[in-house]
Amino acid sequence: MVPLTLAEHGALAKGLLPAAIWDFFEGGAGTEWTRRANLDAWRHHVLRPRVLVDVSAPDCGTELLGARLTAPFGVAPMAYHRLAHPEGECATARAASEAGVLLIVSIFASRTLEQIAAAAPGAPRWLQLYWLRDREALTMLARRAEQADYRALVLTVDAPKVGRRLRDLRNAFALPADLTAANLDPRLTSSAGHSAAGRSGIEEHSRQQFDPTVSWADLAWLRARTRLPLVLKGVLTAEDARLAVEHGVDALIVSNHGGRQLDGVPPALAVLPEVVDAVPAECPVLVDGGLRHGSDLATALALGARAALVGRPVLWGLAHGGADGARAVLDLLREELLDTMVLAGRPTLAALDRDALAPWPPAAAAPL
Ligand SMILES: Cc1cc2nc3c(=O)[nH]c(=O)nc-3n(C[C@H](O)[C@H](O)[C@H](O)COP(=O)(O)O)c2cc1C
Ligand SMILES: CC(C)CC(=O)C(=O)O
Repeated sequence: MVPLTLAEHGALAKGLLPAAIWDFFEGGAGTEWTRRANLDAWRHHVLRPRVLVDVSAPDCGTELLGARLTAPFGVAPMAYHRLAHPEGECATARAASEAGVLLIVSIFASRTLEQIAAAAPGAPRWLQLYWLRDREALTMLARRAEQADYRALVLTVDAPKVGRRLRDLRNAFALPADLTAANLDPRLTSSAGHSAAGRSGIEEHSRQQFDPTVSWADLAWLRARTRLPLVLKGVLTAEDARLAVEHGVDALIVSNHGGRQLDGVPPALAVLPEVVDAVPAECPVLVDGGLRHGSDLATALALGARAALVGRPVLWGLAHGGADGARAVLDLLREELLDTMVLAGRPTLAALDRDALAPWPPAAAAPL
């Protein structure tokens, strides 16, 4: 079966992956209300199509922090791609490069930063960091990222600890013995291979390594150690967006971590407009969580996102088809976006503005 939707890519992957790995990829925190809300959020908007517009040459190409992209999206940072495919992040990097979209590599990548860069020379990629207790390790990662031509550092700020993921607890999820965080000292993450009482292996090693004391004042420390732009991932309020700009952050990713951290927070899409309105136009705002169709991407752009990120569907493609599978997912999203732009009579990204959307269901008319 050639998958015609991202959901069909998911079905293929689910049929192939061990259940505990599928659950690690798919699961959220707590009741998974936020994970489900991410998927539903798109349905609270409908497109307002315009007609009799020349749509013969739709164009969704864009530029993001100086990088040219064929479409305004990228691959969200996700740990351990080798759980999906033996080539891991090297395959994902080839897929993103061939599709012409951004790749954000996780600090918990299962291939080295240098291997990933060599798999797709010249392609736009950023490195995501968690704030580790070991600042020397952070400094080294920032340096290696610069040397291997990563174009920005993304600091994920929604994870002072890992959320309580019940699927992983029930499965006593731990990494296979041959799989490690390839860019960190193996002693830092060795506990990911064991689940401890009441904690998954992932929760165990992050509990030991994440620094929960970090605060706004610490950003200056990181800035002083890199010339790369700094992006914050995991901002969900206008207050924090304003603080980020005051602290010199170059871009924001509105995200609830795919519903994997604090269960009960709103879908990122719902708070995107308040964040966009809180920051100057020069500060690009990205969004992720639950994006499963090119028309979702159109909705995110119309609400003011400069680009969006897609997470789990890329792992689905990777799991069933390696680099080709991941590429098929990314190409499908771009084709669906272009289709949406043509059929909505909005063939440029500029035409995908707030006017392109209406709330759904429509607000009830006021009684006379
Ligand atoms: C398996 C998996 C691993 C993830 N690992 C990371 C990570 O290492 N760093 C991070 O900032 N976010 C991580 N995320 C969150 C994603 O970057 C992203 O916010 C989320 O997956 C987007 O939602 P979507 O999967 O519904 O598209 C992970 C998500 C998944 C599914
Ligand atoms: C190793 C984990 C902490 C990676 C992550 O952020 C996630 O699984 O959501």
